[in-house]
Amino acid sequence: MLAAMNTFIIDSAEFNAETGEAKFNYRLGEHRFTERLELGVGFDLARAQSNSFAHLLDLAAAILGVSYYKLKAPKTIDLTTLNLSEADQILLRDIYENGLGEFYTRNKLKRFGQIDYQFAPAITPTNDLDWPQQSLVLIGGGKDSLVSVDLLTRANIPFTPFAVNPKGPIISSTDQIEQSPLFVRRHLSPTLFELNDQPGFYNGHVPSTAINSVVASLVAALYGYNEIILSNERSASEGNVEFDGREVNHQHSKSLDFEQLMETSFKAASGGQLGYFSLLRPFSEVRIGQLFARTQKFDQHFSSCNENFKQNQDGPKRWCTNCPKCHFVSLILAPFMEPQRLTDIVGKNVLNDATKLGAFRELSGLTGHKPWECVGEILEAAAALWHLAHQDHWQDAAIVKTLKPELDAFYGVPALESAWDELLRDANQHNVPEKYQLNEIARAS
Ligand SMILES: CC(=O)N[C@H]1[C@@H](OP(=O)(O)OP(=O)(O)OC[C@H]2O[C@@H](n3ccc(=O)[nH]c3=O)[C@H](O)[C@@H]2O)O[C@H](CO)[C@@H](O)[C@@H]1O[C@H](C)C(=O)N[C@@H](C)C(=O)N[C@@H](CCC(=O)O)C(=O)O
Ligand SMILES: Nc1ncnc2c1ncn2[C@@H]1O[C@H](COP(=O)(O)OP(=O)(O)OP(=O)(O)O)[C@@H](O)[C@H]1O
Repeated sequence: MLAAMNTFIIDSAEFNAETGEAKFNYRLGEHRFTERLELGVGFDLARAQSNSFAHLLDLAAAILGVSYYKLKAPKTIDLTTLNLSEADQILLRDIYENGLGEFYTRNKLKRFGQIDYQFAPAITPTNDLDWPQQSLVLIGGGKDSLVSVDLLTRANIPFTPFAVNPKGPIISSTDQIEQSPLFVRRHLSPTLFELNDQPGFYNGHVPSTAINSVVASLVAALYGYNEIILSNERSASEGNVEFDGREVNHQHSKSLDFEQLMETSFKAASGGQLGYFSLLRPFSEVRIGQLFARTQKFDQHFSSCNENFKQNQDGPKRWCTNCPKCHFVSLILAPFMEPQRLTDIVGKNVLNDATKLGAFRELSGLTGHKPWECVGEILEAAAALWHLAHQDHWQDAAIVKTLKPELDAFYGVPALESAWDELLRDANQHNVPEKYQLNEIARAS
């Protein structure tokens, strides 16, 4: 039976234009998996019958496969039934290697450069769709996508909020947005969860942004949108650890390198018309915190805590207050808020909780490695913490007071000072189209 598990097979996808349901089929030895997407109804039938949509369905089949592939992570992947371009092939190698980098690292699996991808000859995609000038803004329920929403709203740029598997904070925050959202429901194969409980199968992290993005591309093709806008910050490009000769990044599919590969695939699939970029790429997390704090509109509706986004639950409350994201987001909002506002948002002033000293030492690079979570750069966390030590209403908070001398000794004052200044400057490395005039909008108070 093990021998039969040495190839992961990705079959072609099916789409029912009447129900709007897409099905993606996979094989691993004797096991069969079907993942379903409910893409809604109300699109023009001709769009569903286009070559461009069929091609993106094949790309989606290949990308959504990561969830099932990881059960055994065999060294051969058979994608011969799929029509994929050269750009898709490059993107897929990146997703199955770097996108699963954390999964390989934590399971001690060496796969970098060792996977045999069996592709059919590359196609040159023929675009037969128009791509109307409309934007989908991906909403994650947290501060980042809401900063994009706020920037676009301030600039009077119309957009449609979009989310995969909306729940909890995604719903409560999209409720605060004037434009009606588009939602897609995603159903993982139940066989995945059955096998997760059995010995001999691996489990771990998957590149969720790659997954949400390719689902967004299906919606763009079906309903007619020419831009997919993400809200990934510049620190998403920093890795966590070295493993098997590569830097491994928990947030790989939020990185700028990944964004460029995905954009190239989408452009190739759409005759150069489907854009894909992150509006927040010029910004540090600290800068995003500063921009978020400008409005209180979302304070009681958003959450950055990933406990909310598990497959089969709604999350106990918006913020668990115990995970690296609850800690980190408190840290980068604090410089721009008084303690009471932050406590009202998160439900607790974690910066005044001495039991969290270990967690903040890790976040700011004083011990261990950057947590496997969506948190900013370690120097960013260190500089934010150090900055708080110079603010009247934060300097006596337990974490701030205890860690200031440790930060001074570890990094030195000049490094922390210049890191803080740099965090508030916008970076030039991004793919934000000129027409968004982002910096000007962001600077306006
Ligand atoms: C919500 C969350 O953070 N989940 C991670 C957690 O999974 P857990 O088992 O605690 O709960 P579930 O999410 O309900 O997952 C149940 C099982 O299903 C598998 N699975 C889930 C989604 C999927 O698309 N494919 C799947 O195979 C999952 O492996 C479980 O067995 O721990 C998992 C293992 O480390 C993580 O894989 C779960 O992460 C979710 C896929 C997820 O959506 N995470 C995002 C919040 C996230 O981490 N985003 C990153 C960006 C990553 C990127 O490269 O894009 C970030 O924001 O930094
Ligand atoms: N369920 C989802 N559906 C669609 N897009 C999503 C979803 N979850 C995340 N995203 C996209 O991925 C980006 C990164 O997710 P992330 O969780 O880091 O951001 P966020 O939720 O906006 O903010 P925060 O960092 O506070 O959690 C989001 O800004 C959004 O563009």
